[in-house]
Formats: sequence, C-alpha cells, structure tokens
Amino acid sequence: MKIAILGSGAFGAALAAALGREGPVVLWGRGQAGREIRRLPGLVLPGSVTVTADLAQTDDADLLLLSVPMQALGRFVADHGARLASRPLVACCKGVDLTTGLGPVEILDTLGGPAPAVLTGPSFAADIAIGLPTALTLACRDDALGAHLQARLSTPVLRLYRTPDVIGAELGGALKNVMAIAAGVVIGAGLGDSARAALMTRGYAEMLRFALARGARAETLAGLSGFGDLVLTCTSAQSRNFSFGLSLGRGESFDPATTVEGAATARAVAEIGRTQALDLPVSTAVAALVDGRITVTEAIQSLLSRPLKQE
Ligand SMILES: NC(=O)C1=CN([C@@H]2O[C@H](COP(=O)(O)OP(=O)(O)OC[C@H]3O[C@@H](n4cnc5c(N)ncnc54)[C@H](O)[C@@H]3O)[C@@H](O)[C@H]2O)C=CC1
Ligand SMILES: O=C(CO)COP(=O)(O)O
Repeated sequence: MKIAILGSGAFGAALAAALGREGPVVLWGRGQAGREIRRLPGLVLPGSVTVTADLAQTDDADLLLLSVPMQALGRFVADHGARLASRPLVACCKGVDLTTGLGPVEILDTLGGPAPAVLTGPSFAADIAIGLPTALTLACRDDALGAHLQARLSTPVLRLYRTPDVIGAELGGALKNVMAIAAGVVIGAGLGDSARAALMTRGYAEMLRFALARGARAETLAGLSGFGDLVLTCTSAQSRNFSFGLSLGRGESFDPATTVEGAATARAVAEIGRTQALDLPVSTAVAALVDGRITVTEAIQSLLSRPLKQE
C-alpha cells in the first residue's frame, strides 16, 4: 500500500512530508534531482518518502495524488494517461483550465477510471510540511471511494472532511484565488481593510453565483473549500495569489516563475461568464487587469461605479 504524489512543487512535497509520517510515499517530480525541494527550501522529507524523477517508480502505488499546477494538468494527463488510468486519482490543484473550461476532476474523468477526487481547502504548503493542524475537503462523487480516501489521507493533524459535491469543492478552490488577487490589489492600492472585507463578501457572492450556475451546492461553498480558503488566501501574505495582487496594487513587479493559479482561472471564469451571461464583476476585472487591458485605477472604478442594488 503505497501513495504516489505526482508533482514535487510546494504542495506535492508538503503532502509527501505529511503522509510520509504515516507510511511509504513516492514523490515524483519532473526533473527532480536529489531530495531537495526547490519550492520548499530546507524541507527534510521523512525517510519513508522516495523522491524520484522516474515516473515508472510510481507504478506500484495504489493511489495517485496529482499536484502539478492546474494549467499543466491537461497536458500531463494527455502524456501519461495510460499509466494513470486504472488507479484512484486525487487532484490536488486549484483552478479552471483555460483552454477547455474544465476543472481538475473533469480532466481526470476523461481517463475513464475510478471516480476521481479532489483535495482542496485552506492549507499553505509550508504549514502542512511542518505538521501544523490543517482541515481540508476531499470531494468524490463515489461516496464509498471518498470515504476510503478520506481515511487513507487523514492524519492526526491533517483532517479531511468529505463531500460528494466535486463541482462545488473545485470551484471554491479555483475562485478564491481570483478573489485573493483582487484582495491583494485592494490592500496594495491602499484602500484599507474595510474595502477588503467588502471585496471578500461580494467576491463570495460572486463565487456562489458562478458555482450554483454550474451545479454546485451552496453548503459546499460555505465550507472549507470555499469560504475557508477564501478567508485564508485573502488575508495572508503567505498566499502567492494575494501577494501577486499586492504587487499589482502597488505597481511593483512580481516574479513570473511563481505559480499564481488565480490569473489563468480569472481569464477562464470571465470567459465562461461572458458566454453564459453571468454577472462576474470581480473575476472580469481581475482578468482584464492581469491581461493589462485596464489599470488598477480602472479596475477599482469599475467595481465602485456599479449600480446600487439589494444585497
Ligand atoms: N503551495 C500551496 O500552499 C498550495 C498549493 N495548492 C495547489 O497545488 C497546485 C500545485 O501548486 P504548488 O505545488 O504550490 O506549485 P509550485 O509552483 O510550488 O510547484 C509546481 C510544480 O509543478 C511542476 N510542473 C509544472 N508544470 C509541470 C508539468 N507540465 N509536468 C510536470 N510537472 C510540472 C513544477 O516543476 C513544480 O515542481 C496548485 O494548483 C496550487 O493551487 C493547494 C494548496 C496549497
Ligand atoms: O491554496 C492555497 C492555500 O489554501 C495556497 O494559496 P496560494 O496559491 O495563493 O499561495
């Protein structure tokens, strides 16, 4: 019984550290050399974690966690589908694919294997890596498989809550990153904590509107994967999405090599909103801002000048 984690970035390595304290884990990374994790410098992985750049070393695992960035998942699945298909898969990425509009579970669904799951919720890799307590959502349409995965992936400090609402769980995790960029812009532009609270609340209303239109359940959005992760990511400078927004708001540059899932997701969501006539002012403004089509001042003005309406 071995778990394989595909993707040795910050989150994959953090999960390997947490799960490796409980049993054997293989951590695969593209071009990974040695046990040093570039995105989590200084992390010492337990001896039970095998680190490799050879995907064949994951073939004896009976459970696969995919922690490559969202925009890389489609290509990864296309390239390695035959190797992945027959085993339970858990997507650990947050976002909406820009070219297809699909979430991670819908992409894994194309393989036709057991019902894929998604693991999402408020959790910084750095916290998980050092064993701080964390609660996450494990969503799987097949509740028996979901219960098995929940038990398998929970540890004394990593508590997994279960839901069959895959759409709600993955959209909560995807959309909160867009809102975190916006919250960062608000703080970076000096608009203050009250404005951030307003942005988070109206952003949550937008997340709910979008997710309900896609078939999600409202209570999922109110849980760890939606509200919980929105709060974490919009209020902590540990968040890359928030920090990216902060830089935009301040007019500063930002390291382009940093994974900022909310940027592509804003574009994908804004496009879906446009074609389906959904009112998504924050996502639309973030998409236009990251594409350089509007300035920070114009983005703020676009939100403040909307007609007054009932809450
Ligand atoms: N870092 C965090 O605190 C958390 C991250 N996540 C999610 O985990 C996912 C992965 O993010 P991180 O690990 O943080 O990113 P990261 O930037 O730390 O690492 C990404 C890793 O993916 C690899 N990669 C990129 N393209 C690839 C491809 N085509 N094939 C194979 N490997 C590829 C990179 O080499 C790198 O090792 C994201 O969707 C993120 O939203 C979720 C919760 C917490
Ligand atoms: O998803 C996360 C926390 O739950 C990590 O957020 P960032 O990708 O913004 O760093």
